[in-house]
Amino acid sequence: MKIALIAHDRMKEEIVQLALAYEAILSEHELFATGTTGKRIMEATSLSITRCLSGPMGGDQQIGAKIAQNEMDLIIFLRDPLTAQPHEPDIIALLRLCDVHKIPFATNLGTAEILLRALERGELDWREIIHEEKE
Ligand SMILES: O=C(CO)COP(=O)(O)O
Repeated sequence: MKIALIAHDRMKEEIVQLALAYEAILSEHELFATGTTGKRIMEATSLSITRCLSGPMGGDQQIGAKIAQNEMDLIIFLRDPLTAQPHEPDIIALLRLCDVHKIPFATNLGTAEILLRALERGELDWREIIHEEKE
């Protein structure tokens, strides 16, 4: 599965802790992240991550493009609900594309943990069927 990990600045520590706690599960998948989030996670874990641009520089849009091309299966995006972001339109666009393409999307730690446990149990395997259908 292709998984994107994204966190706003005030949520970076949370996503690092999440990645550490679920490192064994995450290591079995292909990981992507926006620039700084990916850097922070790679510094704290032994996970290998393909880094896109930083969010404000277009990283959310790069992840969005992968969703549109059926190249992303799960998004964990720990958004900061209390700070305005200069690239808010990009963030909304990413959310919208997840809804268009029915991609599981977690915006907080509670949901992120549920999705990662579901992933471990194979409950997201239906994504493989979608891949086969679109080939
Ligand atoms: O801004 C972001 C998502 O909208 C995250 O970008 P960084 O991971 O580069 O901080």
